[in-house]
Amino acid sequence: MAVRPRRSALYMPASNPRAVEKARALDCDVVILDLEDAVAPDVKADARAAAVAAVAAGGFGRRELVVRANGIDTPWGFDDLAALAAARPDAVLVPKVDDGAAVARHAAALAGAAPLWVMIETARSIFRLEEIAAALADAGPGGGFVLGTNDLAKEMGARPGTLRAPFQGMLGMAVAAARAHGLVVLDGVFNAIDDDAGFAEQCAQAVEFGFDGKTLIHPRQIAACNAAFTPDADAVAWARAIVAAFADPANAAKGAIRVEGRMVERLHLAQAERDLAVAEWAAAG
Ligand SMILES: CC(C)(COP(=O)(O)OP(=O)(O)OC[C@H]1O[C@@H](n2cnc3c(N)ncnc32)[C@H](O)[C@@H]1OP(=O)(O)O)[C@@H](O)C(=O)NCCC(=O)NCCSC(=O)C[C@H](O)C(=O)O
Ligand SMILES: [Mg+2]
Repeated sequence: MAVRPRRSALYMPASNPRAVEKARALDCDVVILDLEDAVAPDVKADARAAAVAAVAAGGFGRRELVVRANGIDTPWGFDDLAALAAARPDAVLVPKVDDGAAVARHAAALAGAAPLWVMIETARSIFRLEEIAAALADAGPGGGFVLGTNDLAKEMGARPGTLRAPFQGMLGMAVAAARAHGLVVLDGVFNAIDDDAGFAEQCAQAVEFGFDGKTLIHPRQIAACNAAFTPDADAVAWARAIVAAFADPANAAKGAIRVEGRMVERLHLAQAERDLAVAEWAAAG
């Protein structure tokens, strides 16, 4: 099983050369160069050129490099997608997608040059999660969902606290839709940069929901996010015990076995192998 951990995905404005340079040495798994909300209208073209140059220059090591374009219906979106189709980052993220038709239009503009990720951040998209996920799977391999909880709060008029009561059903449904179609799924950002306790609490909630990782806005958030999404020593020991038990020839023909007093099935073996792969990735970092 090939596992590509995406525990931490750090956004930065593509128009901020200092941040982009710093990202080449930060311990995040994904770097997202933003052309959308973090970039002012009068510097959109410069930011696009900077993102294309950053993709061409490389130097991001094992970090995945994703560029968030402007939506195709904005004055910049089509040119962004054309430039990114030529530049070929590891994925292109597009904002404010409402339905499967919008996914298809962005995918057509990208013409298969890079995996397509979409922001789940409009009220309409919540009622079409499965349709959007299916359209992404149709568009090609490596598709993904990224939650945009700031825009969602704005559209809904919601005031979510740290544990985001207004969103909880939607977060779970987004993860389920993504998993149903084999997509990457990343949680939204936590705006209170200096609130370490609140951030840790929200990361733990994101792990509970089954997200692959969380999107971040500041380097200060990376270490805690990686820690939350990396299996701890107990989880690693438990995963090793499961793998060892199923590797025992005495259990070769069994679907369910007893390990350290607990019932374990082969579905737990897949989870254990994933946990070990993430732990190995973290250790190699
Ligand atoms: C939020 C910020 C504007 C804060 O900036 P600032 O106060 O200037 O940061 P610091 O002084 O604390 O910075 C310390 C050093 O760290 C570097 N830095 C800061 N942020 C980043 C970053 N994101 N990536 C890389 N490096 C970063 C600074 O350059 C300093 O370095 P040094 O010079 O060596 O001291 C700022 O953090 C920021 O711009 N964050 C990202 C904003 C962004 O991209 N927003 C768009 C995505 S979020 C979103 O839209 C969510 C979604 O769509 C939704 O709807 O929810
Ligand atoms: Mg947004």
